[in-house]
Amino acid sequence: MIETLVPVKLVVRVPCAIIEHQGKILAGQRSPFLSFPLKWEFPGGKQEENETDEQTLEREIMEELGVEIHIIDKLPVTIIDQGWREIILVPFVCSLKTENIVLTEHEQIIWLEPDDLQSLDWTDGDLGIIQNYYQYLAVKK
Ligand SMILES: Nc1nc2c([nH]c(=O)n2[C@H]2C[C@H](O)[C@@H](COP(=O)(O)OP(=O)(O)OP(=O)(O)O)O2)c(=O)[nH]1
Repeated sequence: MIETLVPVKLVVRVPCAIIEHQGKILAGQRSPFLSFPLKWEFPGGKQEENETDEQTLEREIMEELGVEIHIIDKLPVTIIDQGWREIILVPFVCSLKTENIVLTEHEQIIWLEPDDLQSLDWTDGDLGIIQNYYQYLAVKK
C-alpha cells in the first residue's frame, strides 16, 4: 500500500488586546530582532496549553506591559496564512485595571486616537482587526 503524507499545518492562536484608555488605543512596535521586525501590533501572544483566550491575554499583557486589564468585548478573529503555519489572531477590546506600564518586549508603544491607527505600519493581519474595531465603534455609538 502506498501511503500519502499529508502535511499538517501548525495553527497558532494569538489573543491580542486593543487597549482603550482616555479615548486612545495602545499600539506596540515589535522588536527589530523578532518576526515582523518593527511592525506595529496589538500586544498579546501565543496561547499555551490549557489556557482560555482570556487567560492567555491577561498573562501576556502582564509579561509584556506589566499591567492588569479588564476584558470588555471580543472582536472577530483574523486568520493569517503564512504557508507553513496559520496564525489565528483573537482580538479583545480591553481597558487598563492598573496603569503603570513597563515595557519588556516592545521597542516602543504609542497611544493613538482610533482615527489615527492607520498611520502606523501594522502587520497585515492587524489591518483587518482595525477595520473590525471601527465597525465595533460605529455600532456602539
Ligand atoms: N501579539 C500579536 N501578535 C501578532 C499580531 N499580529 C500578528 O501578525 N502577530 C503575530 C506575530 C507573531 O508571529 C505571533 C505572536 O506571537 P508572539 O507574540 O509570541 O511573537 P514571537 O515573535 O515570539 O512569535 P514568532 O513569530 O517568532 O513565532 O502573531 C498582533 O497584533 N499582536
